[in-house]
Amino acid sequence: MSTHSDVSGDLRQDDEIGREQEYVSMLYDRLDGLREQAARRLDEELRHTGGTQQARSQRDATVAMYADQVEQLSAVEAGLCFGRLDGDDDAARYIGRIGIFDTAGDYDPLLMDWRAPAARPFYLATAANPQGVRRRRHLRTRDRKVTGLNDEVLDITAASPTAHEEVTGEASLLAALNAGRTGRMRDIVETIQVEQDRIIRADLPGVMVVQGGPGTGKTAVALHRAAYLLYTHRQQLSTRGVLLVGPNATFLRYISQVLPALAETGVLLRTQADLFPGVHARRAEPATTAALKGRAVLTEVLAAAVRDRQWVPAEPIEIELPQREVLTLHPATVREARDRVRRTGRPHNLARAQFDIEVVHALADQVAERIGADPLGGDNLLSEADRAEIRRELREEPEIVAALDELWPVLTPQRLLADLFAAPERIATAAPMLTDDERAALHREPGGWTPADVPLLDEAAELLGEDERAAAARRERIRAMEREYAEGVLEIWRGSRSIDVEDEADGGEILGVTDLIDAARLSERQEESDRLTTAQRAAADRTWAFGHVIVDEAQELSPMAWRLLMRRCPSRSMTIVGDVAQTGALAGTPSWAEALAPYVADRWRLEELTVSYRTPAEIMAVAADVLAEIDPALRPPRSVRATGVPPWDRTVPADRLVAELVEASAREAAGLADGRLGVIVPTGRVAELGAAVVAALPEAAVGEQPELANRVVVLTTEQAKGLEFDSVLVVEPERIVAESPRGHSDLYVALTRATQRLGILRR
Ligand SMILES: Nc1ncnc2c1ncn2[C@@H]1O[C@H](COP(=O)(O)OP(=O)(O)OP(=O)(O)O)[C@@H](O)[C@H]1O
Repeated sequence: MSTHSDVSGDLRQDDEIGREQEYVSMLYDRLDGLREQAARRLDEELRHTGGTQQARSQRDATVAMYADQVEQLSAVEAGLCFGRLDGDDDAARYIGRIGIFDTAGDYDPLLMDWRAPAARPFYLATAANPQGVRRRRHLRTRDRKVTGLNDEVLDITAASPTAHEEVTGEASLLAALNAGRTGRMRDIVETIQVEQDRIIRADLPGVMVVQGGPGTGKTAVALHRAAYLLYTHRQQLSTRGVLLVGPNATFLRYISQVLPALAETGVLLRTQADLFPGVHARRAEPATTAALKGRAVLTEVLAAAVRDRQWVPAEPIEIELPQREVLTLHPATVREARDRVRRTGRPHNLARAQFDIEVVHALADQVAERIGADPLGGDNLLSEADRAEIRRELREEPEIVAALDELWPVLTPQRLLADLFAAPERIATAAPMLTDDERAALHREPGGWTPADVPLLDEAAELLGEDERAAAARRERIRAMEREYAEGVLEIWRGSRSIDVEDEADGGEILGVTDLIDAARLSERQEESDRLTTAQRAAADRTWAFGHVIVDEAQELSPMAWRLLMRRCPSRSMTIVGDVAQTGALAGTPSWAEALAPYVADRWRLEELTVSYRTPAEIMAVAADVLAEIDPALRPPRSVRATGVPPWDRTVPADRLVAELVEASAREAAGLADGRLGVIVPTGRVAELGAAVVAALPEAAVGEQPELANRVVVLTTEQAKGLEFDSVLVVEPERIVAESPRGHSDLYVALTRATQRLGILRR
């Protein structure tokens, strides 16, 4: 067991803090120096214009590099250095968010990046296995000031089996867990636990599933793993990129600050709704329809819908050409052409050219027969060259092109899907395997896309193939992002001016960079050299293959969504985190083996997280009863702490519910020092109850994407997925259960969102 000795005596503690302050101040001086250097170089590079294409291209790469550096060096300001290891040899190593080296001397590490192998004992060393560490010290800082420290002396003689043997840095861990929430997730880099570290640093290849109950740190681990992989496999991943998929936009906002604070900006964060470039899927639909669209059978429906667009007319088609010549296209000719083209196995749009050739060939034969017929009854008089010329001319006839467009139209995925859903007869032809009710559910008028449509659009894009129009649309998206990117670089440049280049501009004599180049011109320069970050390029490209894909709340993904994600990750280097007991989506995953079997058979490994850091024991005991309803064999995670505050549970008359809720919300909010209150309500009542709470507490937020920084947030279970609050009120739990076939899982999610207090209000 490690002995947790707060340094004995205030004086000694002050001395120690004073000494650490000197070191930490030195580190901040170095950080300032590095940032000033990067800002100056960025400024210099942006001032250069002209030169050869190659010189410009090189310069753009350098601009991007310095802009990144300025951003990263600014992001690690808070908590730059948080730990120190003293070895058996008495050498001290400081651990922090980035590595800083003594460039003036022997290049010794002054601060070790937490991801470096030599920093690992900070997370793993225990009294039983001290790994050459004599003392582990956690440093607390605020605004560059050292405000406190906790020491653990790793002394094997004091080792004994206790309940908290597996917890490292206990005092710092508990301080982090008991701190008020802010509405934005914080990183856990100072207190990563042993079972989490093993997952964060696992090898890059292969599919790893991280299963863990609520609050076990799955999201935190996924984000730190992204940062670790980018550090350890920088070369490989900086060209292919890392994608992190989360359940909804509110959740992505909640986690958005974690990676930047770890000096990593290159991870693309996306929801399923945003995984088809150019489509923002915000339309709503019933959960049952979304579930239907998530079923694997939709691959067959879409394939049939594409085949249905390869049309064979029932009657011959007469094509009247301008010279009054009439050609007849017989159904048998079209059928033959279609079947031959289908046998090539090419995607629909890419096969169109072949179809044109086949049909035009047949029509050209008709023309040739007519004009080349030998009046004396001999062989046709036209040469092969004459026939080729006829074919060339026919291919350009607008009437023929129009007929071909009808028989084998080039389609975008959006067109295919919109036409299919808008026409019951098309649905009937494409989906004979569905029931009448299911077919009726698919029918809808065009106008926007739902998140469940996105994997279908992706599937359709595969079946159709990318033609020139799709490529042009992609180029346009990239151009738009390039302009955005250039804005970003100039923004960083503006921010960096306060650091070092202010004095140069004194007196207004010297032109600023923005006098020389604006975002449009910078983006033109970028365009020439195709300079965009990997994440940005990947975001614009549906066919991008990522180097690693991380999926959070992965239990919510439907089979169709898995297909989409697997296409984005042909290397199958993936981290999949989730909890099958929390599955809320009707097409979600009740079993990892089932979800993954079609792609990797049983070649995936399972890691489990067993300790809940969020949910105190008193609240977990209440949630455990609900978990047993989901599956009596399931066990909740072990809570790392108890608060001594039991959850309250009150039943009120139906007509008093709103008033009681408002009162309880006000009371709980008033009891928060600086934290957040989450009010989780049934989906069917969120508008009404949200309005009542907002009317009484103007600081409350409610809506499609409620602002989590507000002190009070009213939301549904679906919205609360992955989030947490200091205090949580769960309203009408029975109704939450009744609202969905996965209602118990929803209630389990709702009950496990609190870090401190839980109240339940029933009627
Ligand atoms: N090692 C740690 N040190 C400090 N805080 C931690 C640690 N591990 C987890 N936490 C905190 O516990 C809380 C829960 O973590 P997280 O949201 O990652 O859990 P989860 O497993 O994804 O939960 P859920 O399944 O309920 O969404 C967060 O506030 C996180 O910062």
